[in-house]
Amino acid sequence: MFDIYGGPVFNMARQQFLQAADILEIPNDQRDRLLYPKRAIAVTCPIHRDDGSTVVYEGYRVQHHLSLGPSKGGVRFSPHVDLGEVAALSLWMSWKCALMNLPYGGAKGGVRVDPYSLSHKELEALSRRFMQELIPFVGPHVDVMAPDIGTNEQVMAWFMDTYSNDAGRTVTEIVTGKPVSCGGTAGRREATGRGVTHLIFRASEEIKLNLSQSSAVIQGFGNVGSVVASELYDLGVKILAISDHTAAYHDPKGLNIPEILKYIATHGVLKGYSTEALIDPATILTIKCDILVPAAVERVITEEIANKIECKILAEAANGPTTVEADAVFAKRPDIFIIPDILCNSGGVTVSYFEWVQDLQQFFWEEEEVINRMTKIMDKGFYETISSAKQLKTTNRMAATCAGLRRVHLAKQARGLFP
Ligand SMILES: NC(=O)C1=CN([C@@H]2O[C@H](COP(=O)(O)OP(=O)(O)OC[C@H]3O[C@@H](n4cnc5c(N)ncnc54)[C@H](OP(=O)(O)O)[C@@H]3O)[C@@H](O)[C@H]2O)C=CC1
Ligand SMILES: O=C(O)CCC(=O)C(=O)O
Repeated sequence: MFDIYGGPVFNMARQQFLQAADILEIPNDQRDRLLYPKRAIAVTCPIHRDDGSTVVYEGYRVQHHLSLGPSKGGVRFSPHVDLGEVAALSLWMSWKCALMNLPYGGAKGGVRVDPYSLSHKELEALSRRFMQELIPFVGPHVDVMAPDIGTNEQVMAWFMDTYSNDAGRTVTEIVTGKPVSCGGTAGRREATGRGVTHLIFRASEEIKLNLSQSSAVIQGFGNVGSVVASELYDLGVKILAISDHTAAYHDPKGLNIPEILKYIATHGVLKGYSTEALIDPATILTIKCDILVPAAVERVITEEIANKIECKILAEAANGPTTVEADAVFAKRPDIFIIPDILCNSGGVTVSYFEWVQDLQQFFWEEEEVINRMTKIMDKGFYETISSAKQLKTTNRMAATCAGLRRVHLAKQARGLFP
């Protein structure tokens, strides 16, 4: 059924869903409606390149469900985007929003493009065209986009401006993750990484790990990974290794994160920062450390890598970094405390929710209020997850997925979808 949602990433999200549905004993005839997206929109985005040629990019927006409110989720610009990946990410958004009790269904979008291959002008044209194509299908009470891999505050500002030009008035609440200068909230840019760090702190309390004497390895040094690195560094954690798609560095004495952040600010990528600390990026996830943070892409922790990982806390900042086969290995490794993705990186969408609320009310909060409210919501999700994992005798991932799925199921049931 629904063969259009193919590929390994959707398959993985489907398997996780089925495991959770089994735990919750959801009847078979109710599963397809919970699993398959409400709608998937495919668009073609033609732009004029600077050299005068025309090129057409494929784009997607998948809205998984609208049972709890508008759908919500980021848009990624990446050469690896396909419909199956975007659909899988929309499912994870649904469980994430419901786990955190946010009034949203899940959605995700993507354009199959290498954003580094575009000039600033071309990137603006592509961003505007993608939003233009989606105007009939989105809205502040229908579907609200946000940043993800390869997109940022500037892209969100172009999305908002394009939608607003069509509406004939400024509609800040159409996207989140915008610059503060045009309706963004204080603290959204840092929110995902900040939330990851907060839950690493909570996990360290659970396993009695002294953070100021611990070490970390971080894969991915973008919006999320760089903030986690900087926050952990400030807490006294020794950052042993980092990577992006251009380079990976390892220094057993600890990397100088403030210096690397300055390098990134001028060079954009890690390549060229150091020659002595360079390592093979394929080895980064198996470096012995206390805290391992995958903050890049899906499916990087395979069964083989899971067997070799030597960490105490696995903080899944990325969406879907751990395959189902790797999870089976971790189920037999209680030595590793896993903070599953839908919980670990939920600070981003939580603060996006705050941005949407502020835009709807045109009443803006101080950053301190944003952070306090975010950590309160994340703490609730964290403690609910670990106590329900114990109660259900399952993993933290299954406990978190079950909590999200249960809320979506209950909403659909109450609204009359299921008898
Ligand atoms: N932004 C947000 O608010 C949220 C993001 N997430 C998730 O966090 C993850 C990171 O997103 P974000 O930081 O926003 O994205 P960015 O585009 O800002 O950064 C992605 C980072 O990952 C690196 N990367 C990409 N592929 C690889 C690879 N194969 N090996 C090593 N590094 C790689 C990129 O390197 P390079 O720059 O060289 O391409 C970049 O450093 C994603 O899984 C995303 O879905 C989850 C919740 C919210
Ligand atoms: O901020 C948002 O709305 C969504 C962020 C996102 O894409 C994610 O949590 O994976």
